[in-house]
Amino acid sequence: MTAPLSLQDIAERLQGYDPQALSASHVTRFLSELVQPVRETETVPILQTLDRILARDVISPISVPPHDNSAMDGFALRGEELSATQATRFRIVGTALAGAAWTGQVQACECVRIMTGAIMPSGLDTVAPQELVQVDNDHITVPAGVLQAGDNRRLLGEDLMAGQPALAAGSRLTPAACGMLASLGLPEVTVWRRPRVAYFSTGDEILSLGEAPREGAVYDSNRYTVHGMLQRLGCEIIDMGVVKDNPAALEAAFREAAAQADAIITSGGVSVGEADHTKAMMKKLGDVAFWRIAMRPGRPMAVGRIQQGDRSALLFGLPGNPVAVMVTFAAFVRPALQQLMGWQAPAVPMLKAKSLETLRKKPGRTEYQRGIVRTNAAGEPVVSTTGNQGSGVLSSMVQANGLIVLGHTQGQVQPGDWVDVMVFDGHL
Ligand SMILES: Nc1nc2c(c(=O)[nH]1)N[C@H]1C(S)=C(S)[C@@H](COP(=O)(O)OP(=O)(O)OC[C@H]3O[C@@H](n4cnc5c(N)ncnc54)[C@H](O)[C@@H]3O)O[C@H]1N2
Ligand code: MOO
Repeated sequence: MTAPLSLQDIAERLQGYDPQALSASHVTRFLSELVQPVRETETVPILQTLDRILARDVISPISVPPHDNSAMDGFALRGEELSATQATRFRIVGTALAGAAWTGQVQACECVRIMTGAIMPSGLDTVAPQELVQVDNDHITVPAGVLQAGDNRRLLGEDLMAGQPALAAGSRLTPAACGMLASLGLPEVTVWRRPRVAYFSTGDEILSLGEAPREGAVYDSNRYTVHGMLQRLGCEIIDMGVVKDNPAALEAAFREAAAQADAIITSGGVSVGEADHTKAMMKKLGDVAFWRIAMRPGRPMAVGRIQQGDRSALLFGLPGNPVAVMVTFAAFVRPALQQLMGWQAPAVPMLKAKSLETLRKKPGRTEYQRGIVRTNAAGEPVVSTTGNQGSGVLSSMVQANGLIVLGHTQGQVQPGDWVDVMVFDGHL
C-alpha cells in the first residue's frame, strides 16, 4: 500500500485550497485524497452479509438456471409444430415434475405435461400454459395464434452464465445480492472488514443521560445522532460518551480512540472559543487542519489524522451544534466513511423539487436547509422548509425528510424555482 499523503501534500495538490474559506467541493476533494480504504477482509456466511462491502468480484461458478426449464404449468411441445391458422392437437406422453428430469422420448405431435421449473424434455422448446389449451383424455388442443415457438421457456444461464461476473468488488450487498450469492450456491463470501469508528462528545456543558440537569448544561444529543448515522452506514462503533474539556481527559480519549479505531469522530470545540482544549490536543497528537467551510450550517471543522504509536486514525472534528453535526456528517463524513469501507457507492441523485417559498441565500457558500418534500396535486415534487433553521434546532432535522442543498454560486430562490433536495434515504 502507498504511504498516506500528509495534509500538506494534499493541500498543495488542490488548486485554490484555503483552509479559512473552503468551498464544499474542496472539502470533498480533500477528503477523497485523505482517506485510504480498510484493506483487511473477512469471510462471512451469506445470512450475515447484508450491507457488507464485497472485497472481490464474484464470478458465477454455475449457470442459473442450470438448465432450460418451464416458466408455466402446462404442456411442453415442439414450437415448429404449431400452426398459425388452425388449432393443433398433441398427444400427452408423460409428466415432467420440477426437481427431476423426464427422460422419455417424444415423437411428432406429442407433448409432455410439465410443471413450472421442471427441466424441458429433450427436443421440446415451448410451453402451452394449461389455461390456453383444451384437454380431452390424453390429448390437448392448442388454439391457433395463441402461442409462439419458444414461449414460456426459461433458458439455461439466462440469469447468470457460469464464468461471468455476477457481483463487483466494492458493491454493497443488498437483499437481492444476498439472494443472488445463494442462487450461485455460495455459502459465504469475502467482504472488507467494517471500519471501527470511535466517537466522543466534548464540552463541559454536555450532560450524559442520567445526570441531573444543571444551569447552563445541555444533554448530549450528538452522541445519539452520530451513533445512529454510523449504525445505518454499517460501521463498528466505539462509543466513548462525553469527554470533559481538560487536557488530560482529552489526551487519554484521543490516544485510546486512535489505538483501536480507523476513524475518530468528535463533536464540539473546533470553533474559536477560549475554554477549549480540544483543538490544542488535536494539534498535539496528530496532523490536523482546522477549516472554516463556506457552508451553513457546519462552518468549523477539523480534519486529519491522530497518531498513536505506529497507528494512525482519521479524524473528523465536527462542530458542536447538533444540526451542524448531522449536516457535516451527511455532506462529508458519510462519503469519506464509504471510501474507508471500500464501498464504491454510486452517487445518489438529488431530487429536483419546486420551492414553495422564497429562500434567502447569498452566493459564496453552500447551504443545507431542512426541507419537507411532498407531491402536489399536479404530481410535482414540492418542498418547503421546516421553519427555524438555527444550527441548534434539532427538531428541524426530525421534521425534515430531506436537505435542500443550495450550491456555492446559487443566489436567492423564488417560489416556483426548482431546487436540489438530498432526500433522507434511510441513512439519516
Ligand atoms: N466567534 C465565532 N463564534 C462561533 C463561530 C465562529 O466562526 N466565530 N462558529 C459558530 C459555529 S458555525 C458553530 S457550529 C459553533 C461550533 O463551535 P464548537 O465546535 O466549538 O462547539 P461548541 O462551542 O462546543 O458547541 C456549540 C454548541 O453546540 C452545543 N453542543 C456541543 N456539543 C453538543 C452535544 N454533544 N449535544 C448537544 N449539543 C451540543 C453546545 O452546547 C453549543 O451550544 O461555534 C459558533 N461560534
Ligand atoms: O457549524 Mo455552525 O452550525 O454553522 O452554527
